[in-house]
Amino acid sequence: MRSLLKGRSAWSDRIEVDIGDDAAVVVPAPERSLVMTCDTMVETVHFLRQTMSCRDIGWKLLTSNLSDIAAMGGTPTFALLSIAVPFSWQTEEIQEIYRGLYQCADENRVTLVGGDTVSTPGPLTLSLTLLGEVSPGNALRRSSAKPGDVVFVTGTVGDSAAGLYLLLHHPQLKEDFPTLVKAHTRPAAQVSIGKWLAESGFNPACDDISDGIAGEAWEIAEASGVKLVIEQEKLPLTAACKEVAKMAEMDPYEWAWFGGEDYQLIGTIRPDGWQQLRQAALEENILITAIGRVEAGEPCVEKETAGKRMSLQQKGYNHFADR
Ligand SMILES: Nc1ncnc2c1ncn2[C@@H]1O[C@H](COP(=O)(O)OP(=O)(O)OP(=O)(O)O)[C@@H](O)[C@H]1O
Ligand SMILES: Cc1ncc(C[n+]2csc(CCOP(=O)(O)O)c2C)c(N)n1
Ligand SMILES: [Mg+2]
Ligand SMILES: [Mg+2]
Ligand SMILES: [Mg+2]
Repeated sequence: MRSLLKGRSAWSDRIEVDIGDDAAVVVPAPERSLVMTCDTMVETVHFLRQTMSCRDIGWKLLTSNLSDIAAMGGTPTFALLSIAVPFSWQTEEIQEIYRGLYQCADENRVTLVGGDTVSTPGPLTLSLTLLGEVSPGNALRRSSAKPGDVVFVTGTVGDSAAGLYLLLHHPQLKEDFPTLVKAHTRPAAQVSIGKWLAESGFNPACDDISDGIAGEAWEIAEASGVKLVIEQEKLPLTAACKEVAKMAEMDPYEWAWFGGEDYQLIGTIRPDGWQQLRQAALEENILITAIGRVEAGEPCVEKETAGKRMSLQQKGYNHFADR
């Protein structure tokens, strides 16, 4: 299994000691702050064999971490992968997970510098630690939202939950909705928009959407001590998501608000900053949508629909909901 790690292209010339010793050693970039994050994927919780291929698992594990670096405005650099493998998984399957991970790493100029490999009587468990860097003082926080800010979201929301629904309940329709399946199995993190936000000078607030836009909006509201008002009709939903929701007799907005795993960014920025952000996203061909505004008041999130305002449920994906 360890032979998988040999002969990889390094995206950095700052690696002093590579994979193979007791730990990796890298030279810190001068005048840069270090960003550090860790996210885990567990078979049955985050994927089933029927929902994700081995390559998808590796790809999505790195994306979920890249998304947190993006939400901080960082540039990803080095990764460490810890993997606990049950005996029911074949070496070739683990190799495929690495292939997916390396594909995503190469697209994002990330170098795997180490990790750990163990056996387990439990389900396949993968935990990735990702490092990144940002200009000192420029990291994006959840606590920077101010009254008068525009609330924005990148990309579309709800597609991953719609894709998961298809994979679980109507796998025979996979080919009919490739964008939804891809949103669930091969999501891409919004690293370049995160970097733009951090260097913009506007001190925007930012969070990435792993547990659902409702939960992340609440996190910004509470961290910043402000009220976020989001217009439901402005949420960017795809026609494919709406079509599958109709078939499932589901409300597509439920998937958008509470589904999660979109790995888009939600943030807030001053109105003049919003104009510049919109232009920057347009130039990079990235969809970005203004979905609401920040008001002074008790920390909360309100949803506005057909001109009526109501409190938005503070819920998202919760690993311990049944405890
Ligand atoms: N077990 C833990 N020990 C120490 N810090 C933790 C632990 N779990 C989470 N954190 C820290 O808490 C903060 C929020 O983590 P959390 O995992 O909730 O956010 P996230 O990664 O954005 O969301 P998600 O895990 O749903 O993708 C981060 O700073 C994270 O490093
Ligand atoms: C088989 C299967 N069932 C359910 C889900 C949905 N799901 C699992 S974890 C999670 C939140 C993000 O994870 P985390 O909070 O750990 O970052 C979501 C929305 C799935 N992907 N696969
Ligand atoms: Mg996390
Ligand atoms: Mg996050
Ligand atoms: Mg979560």
